[in-house]
Amino acid sequence: MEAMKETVDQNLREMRDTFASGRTRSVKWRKTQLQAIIEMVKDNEDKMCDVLFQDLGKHRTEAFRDELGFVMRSAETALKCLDKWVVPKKSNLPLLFYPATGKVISEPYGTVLVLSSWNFPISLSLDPMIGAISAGNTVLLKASELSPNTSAFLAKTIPSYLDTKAIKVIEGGPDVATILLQHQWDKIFFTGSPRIGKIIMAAAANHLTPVTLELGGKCPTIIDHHSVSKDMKSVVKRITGAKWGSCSGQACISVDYVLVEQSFASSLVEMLKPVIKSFFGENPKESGSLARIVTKKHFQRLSRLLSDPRVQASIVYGGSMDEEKLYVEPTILLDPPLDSEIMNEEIFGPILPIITLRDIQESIGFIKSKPKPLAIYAFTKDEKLKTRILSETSSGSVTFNDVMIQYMCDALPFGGVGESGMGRYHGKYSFECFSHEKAVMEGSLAMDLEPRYPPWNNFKLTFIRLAFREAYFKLVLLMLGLKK
Ligand SMILES: NC(=O)c1ccc[n+]([C@@H]2O[C@H](COP(=O)([O-])OP(=O)(O)OC[C@H]3O[C@@H](n4cnc5c(N)ncnc54)[C@H](O)[C@@H]3O)[C@@H](O)[C@H]2O)c1
Repeated sequence: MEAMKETVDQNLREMRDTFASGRTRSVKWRKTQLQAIIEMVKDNEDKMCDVLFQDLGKHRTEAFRDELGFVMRSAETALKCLDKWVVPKKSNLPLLFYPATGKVISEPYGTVLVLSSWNFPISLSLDPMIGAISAGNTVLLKASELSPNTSAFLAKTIPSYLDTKAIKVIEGGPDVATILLQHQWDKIFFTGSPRIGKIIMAAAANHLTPVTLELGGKCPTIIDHHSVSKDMKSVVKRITGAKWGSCSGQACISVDYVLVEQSFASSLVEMLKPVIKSFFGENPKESGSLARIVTKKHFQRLSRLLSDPRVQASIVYGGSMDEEKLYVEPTILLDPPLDSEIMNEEIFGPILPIITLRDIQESIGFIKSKPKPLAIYAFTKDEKLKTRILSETSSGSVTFNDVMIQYMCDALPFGGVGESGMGRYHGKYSFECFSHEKAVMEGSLAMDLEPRYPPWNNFKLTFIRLAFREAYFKLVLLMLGLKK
């Protein structure tokens, strides 16, 4: 670990020197790096798909949709929009400040630390990097040790494409992260669990470093079957795709559980079964389209969640497991006990609890009784229910009549609130996430207003009162001695 400390010190020194040289502030440098990320993904598509398969058993198509394609689009958007993003924003100052002018300049924070998680190890590593580079920072990435092939690939390949004095990759687990966190950074961007998020924030507090925490939690999905009965085929396909078709449910924005009215629950189960089969075949273990559980430890965690006899009794579909193959069958639970672990911990796996309510309106109270989720999904055409969801609950995002798609839409900010995180990124929000918005005011020495200065008197007090209200006419009268 002494050697690692020395490596981190040396990397940081080099990154700080590079930032101080001003190189990373140039738009040309930023564009070159963004273009290099696109080239890197294009040149290495096969290798990236291979490491994602080795680490997570992801099908090539899923890997391209959720990681490679996503990253290339993100870099292309940044390339296309960067000239616009970097332009200082002119502020229209009130007449009161005349003839001063104002603007807001986006300046890079400096040296940024990115810590990413294993479930989308390419996109969750490169997408924050794209934001940090767009904003003109130097970046150090530490990907997750739980996706070791991808982490090694990134550590080996990034230096062949990007500016090695400004962009660094270090491999390692919590011990390396701990060393990194002992140093002072200008910004920390973390993707991971709320538990580790607290450690990150505590370490950042030592240096008053700003943090973005992209955390997880349990994302509820409301199905208001009354209003979407005609579209139920699409509803069921979307839920199946989200729960099992993206890293086997090991996704922060996956459907964690579904809320439905009691009368509809068994129909929903019957509708889910054939869709699961149509996606993953009669024997999903042999399906090439179902990612596997990342590690034995995570497999055992899911196994423990299912081992509660009360949870076992709630299984209405699936439930089989194979530790050797790190396989958990797509599984549906009907009304597992609300005090069970599976209903209080983020599931992060291919298990879908369906929770029944007497009336779908009760879903609002149910969600409000839990920590603020990263996403709320609601299949409904009932405008009143939509309004209640938006006004009575809090979450990172709300998506009506779809699932997970909000993540792909870089016109919308992505991030959590409360236990699901803080800060946001994607598209121009990524640029903002890694920029300090510096206020710049250009004053004028051409005139001076005496009421700004002591000695104080009633005239000056009246002047200040009127100035705060921007009561210009009265101010003129006061100055002319026509108002007391
Ligand atoms: N909001 C999002 O965009 C998003 C995306 C993916 C995953 N997640 C969340 O991430 C979690 C799963 O990912 P994970 O298992 O990789 O999370 P994690 O919190 O265990 O690890 C995340 C990162 O933190 C590092 N780390 C682990 N222990 C540490 C310690 N003691 N000190 C400092 N750093 C440490 C890891 O090496 C890794 O790089 C889930 O909660 C999921 O919802 C959120």
